[in-house]
Amino acid sequence: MNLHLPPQPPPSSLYSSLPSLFRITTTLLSLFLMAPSEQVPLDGETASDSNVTLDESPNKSRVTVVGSGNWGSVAAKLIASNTIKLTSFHDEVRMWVFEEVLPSGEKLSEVINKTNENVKYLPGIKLGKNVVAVPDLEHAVRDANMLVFVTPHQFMEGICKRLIGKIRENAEAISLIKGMEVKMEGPCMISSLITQQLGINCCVLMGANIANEIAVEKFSEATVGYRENREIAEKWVRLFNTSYFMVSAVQDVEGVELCGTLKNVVAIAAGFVDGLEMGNNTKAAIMRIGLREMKAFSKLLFSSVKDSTFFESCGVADLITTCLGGRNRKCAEAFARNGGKRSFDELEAEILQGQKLQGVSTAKEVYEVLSHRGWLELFPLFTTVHEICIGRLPPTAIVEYSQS
Ligand SMILES: NC(=O)c1ccc[n+]([C@@H]2O[C@H](COP(=O)([O-])OP(=O)(O)OC[C@H]3O[C@@H](n4cnc5c(N)ncnc54)[C@H](O)[C@@H]3O)[C@@H](O)[C@H]2O)c1
Ligand SMILES: O=P(O)(O)OC[C@H](O)CO
Repeated sequence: MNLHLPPQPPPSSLYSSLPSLFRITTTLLSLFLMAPSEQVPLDGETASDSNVTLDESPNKSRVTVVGSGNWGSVAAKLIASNTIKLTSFHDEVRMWVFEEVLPSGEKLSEVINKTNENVKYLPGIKLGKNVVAVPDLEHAVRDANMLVFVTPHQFMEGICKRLIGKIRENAEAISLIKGMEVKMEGPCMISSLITQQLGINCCVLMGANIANEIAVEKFSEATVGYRENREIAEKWVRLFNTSYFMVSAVQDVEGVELCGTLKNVVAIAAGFVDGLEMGNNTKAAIMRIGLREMKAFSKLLFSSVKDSTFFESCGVADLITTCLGGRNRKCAEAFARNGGKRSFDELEAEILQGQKLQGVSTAKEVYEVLSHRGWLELFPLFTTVHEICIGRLPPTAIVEYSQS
């Protein structure tokens, strides 16, 4: 296979010499894994401070989480565990809930506020008593000057339209959403959609972050991507960072967001390989080729994207975790096991019970960009994933293309 892609950088000796996770503390990990230029100081105010503040000073930041799915609920839990400890934030975290009626006849937002659990999208996990579920979007964002967007990407255009003129002028945003939109003028990342529609700055947070694992406080890392304002990035790091969720910041918003977005397409390919029972070597090959395509596609869209971003949590680490344990992988495995005879929509509804896949629609969006720009042949993996998803090719094509 000839991909005509740029040459790869040499492997980093830093990574090959890392001690085992099990032998070092998370503090040491931060020293080993982050280049000094990427470390974000916490200005003496860290989430390990034990003072619980109830002060309602107007100078404090108010946080609203827009979204309450699987990751949205975990994000609210993480943030709430910090706002209650850090003096620069109001304790309360509002979480916008796309309202639905549960089989019991109760409203989801009311059950969340009664039980402190998102019984549908994150059952069994207490969110923190300072998380308040709010079904009215306008009311949820009204007083916030820090907005955390975390919904499936396909709903964001509609949400942004509803928020025009409803948010505070000085608000800052961060997107945890892995996906993109394709418009007439070309691809539009979700952080750009937020900035364009709402007129506010938007950072991103991506990483190897399977929500259910972070919910039970298993150690993981994440990457904040920012454009220019490092102080804002530091504030987001303070808001998210905990002893089990280690966040660093890089000045490469497009690179970080494209990593999070494109890995979902590779995860679909990895799921096909699993469904066909092709084994670990094949899956590793798919991941390697996928990473190359992620990097090449990102750099063709934005020449500013940095090589080093692919070695952060948002890059290779997210690719690995999602190809091993993510929802995209799981549904694609079922699709291939059924020989492509059951649709992704059907499998998503059955397997995910209301949670949403991002990889299938992202594969379509990427394909649109590739075909519009005449790049299809440069990206055989991305192209083949979409053609399998829409039934134009059988699942076995995922390896056949690479042997031709
Ligand atoms: N779940 C994870 O492990 C994880 C981890 C990292 C990043 N992400 C990313 O975070 C984003 C959100 O994922 P999630 O896991 O929180 O969501 P999810 O997959 O659990 O999606 C369900 C959410 O979508 C909402 N919803 C359904 N229909 C809607 C509509 N018409 N309008 C608005 N909302 C609607 C539901 O109420 C629910 O809150 C995605 O881009 C995903 O890729 C997810
Ligand atoms: O479950 P997935 O496939 O949506 O992936 C979840 C996260 O993005 C992993 O970091």
